[in-house]
Amino acid sequence: MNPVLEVSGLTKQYDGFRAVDGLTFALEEHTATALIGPNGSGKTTTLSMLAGLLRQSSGTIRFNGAGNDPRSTIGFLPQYPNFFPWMTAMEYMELAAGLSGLGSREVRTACEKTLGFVGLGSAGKKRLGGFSGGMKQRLGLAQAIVHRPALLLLDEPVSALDPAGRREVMEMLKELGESTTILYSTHILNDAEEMTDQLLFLRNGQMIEQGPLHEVRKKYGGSGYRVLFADRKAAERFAGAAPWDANADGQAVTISGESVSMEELLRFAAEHSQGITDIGRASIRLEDIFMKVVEKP
Ligand SMILES: Nc1ncnc2c1ncn2[C@@H]1O[C@H](COP(=O)(O)OP(=O)(O)OP(=O)(O)O)[C@@H](O)[C@H]1O
Repeated sequence: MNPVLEVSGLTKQYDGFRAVDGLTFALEEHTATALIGPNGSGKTTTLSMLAGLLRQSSGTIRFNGAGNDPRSTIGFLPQYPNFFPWMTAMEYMELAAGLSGLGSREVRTACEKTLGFVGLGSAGKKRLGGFSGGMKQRLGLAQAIVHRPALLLLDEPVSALDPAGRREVMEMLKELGESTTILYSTHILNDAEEMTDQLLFLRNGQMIEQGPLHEVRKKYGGSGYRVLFADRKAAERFAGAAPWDANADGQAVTISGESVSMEELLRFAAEHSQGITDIGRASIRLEDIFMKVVEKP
């Protein structure tokens, strides 16, 4: 266990209203954590406090390994990054790199490399006023990672992107995640599913669920298998003959992973193979967990 960030009792109080209420969590090195919750649950407020843009009302934030200036340790992408339209992408990157503490000798190379990494290698001389929403989002990510921070805080990094752009940025984040600790907020749960080690669920500023994704999954539905059939009748026949808990739903049969091993399932399936088109593991989707958690009393 090697936490990069430790947060305890983090609270933000506005007049008579707690936007963030007593959050306690830690981020382990080189893990990706998704900060999830309905609109207004306190995600942006939390990230802004961690990034040092907003002062907490109470609670502590500890960056391990950070020197006097955490800006060299943290990279931050705000939900709505602002850009000067008259600047070129390279000028903007150089400004960001300087503010993050990169030495003047490394700035140019780091900026070129990072623009290339986010797919803006040929846009360095272009003015930001002409950038599309997707290009701005990539540039926002580029400024957050130019100094290779140990901790990356991202507020909705993919919500402004089209599906192809989302996939590309998610792939970039996966690559960065090998050497960086990432905390990101998102409403795009299908994408989050692929690159999340830990989940933090907020509702009304409070943490209502947290833990490793596989544990939260287990708690809210576990995992199992899904067998697909050519038609509904074949699915019903299979479910009826199965010696364990098997539920037929249309052309699919779901089986709890706790009642049977994959080996046993395959043996049974070989003997009852009529109409089977596919067999695979199935686990509860993050979107379903989200609905269960936010509706919790
Ligand atoms: N400066 C402020 N003064 C008073 N209330 C505020 C202030 N900033 C945010 N809030 C309130 O704090 C709550 C949390 O807002 P926050 O933006 O952190 O939520 P969020 O989870 O990021 O929402 P979204 O998913 O819509 O981006 C909201 O009810 C918001 O109205």
